[in-house]
Amino acid sequence: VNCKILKLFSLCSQFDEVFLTSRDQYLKLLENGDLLFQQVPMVEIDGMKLVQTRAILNYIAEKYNLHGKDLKDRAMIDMYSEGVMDLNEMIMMLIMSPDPKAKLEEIEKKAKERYLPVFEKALTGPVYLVGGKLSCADVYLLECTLMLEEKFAGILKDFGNLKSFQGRMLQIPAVNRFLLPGSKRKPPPDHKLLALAKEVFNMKF
Ligand SMILES: N[C@@H](CCC(=O)N[C@@H](CS)C(=O)NCC(=O)O)C(=O)O
Repeated sequence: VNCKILKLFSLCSQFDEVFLTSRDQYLKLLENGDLLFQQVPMVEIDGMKLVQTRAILNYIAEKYNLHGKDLKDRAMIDMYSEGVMDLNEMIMMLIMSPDPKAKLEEIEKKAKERYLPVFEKALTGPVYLVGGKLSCADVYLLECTLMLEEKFAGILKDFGNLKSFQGRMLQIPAVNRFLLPGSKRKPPPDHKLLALAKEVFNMKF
């Protein structure tokens, strides 16, 4: 989820990232009243402290004209975005699964049979998913294809339009910079990160 915000931001403007590494840091944010629902991510922008991932993403997308030219384009962009996010979330949550192998198989099947065919079809001809121009849905989709390839090498081999789309997106200079080693892009969550999150948020599971 966070990665999406980072990617969208990277595309749009310069930003500084603060990554929580201790419970004290989190408690300080709470003390300052910075977190509306006592949760992160939080983005400081235009004099606001925005929380709730989708609210943050929508604000950035609107601000930088990545949310379609009219209401109908926006509805399509939102549908594609939500589909991508459902798939992304499954991958992100893999680390919490009691049976990661079975979960991985389920994700691969759903990706190949439910999600990727939709995007493959949408990209037959058009360069971008909606309205002939770059939108936030394209950015989320690119990220999703990269995450999928990290887990399932060669998964795009039967999805030629998606592979070409990925190639085109990677040529956008800001996207390209974001994917270079040493950028703000995060590796997939691992058990170390999970342990840190439990400590920072005092989670019991
Ligand atoms: N609906 C929120 C969920 C955010 C969320 O669950 N944040 C977690 C960290 S990833 C958190 O702050 N947990 C602390 C808590 O809930 O006490 C969003 O989309 O931003």
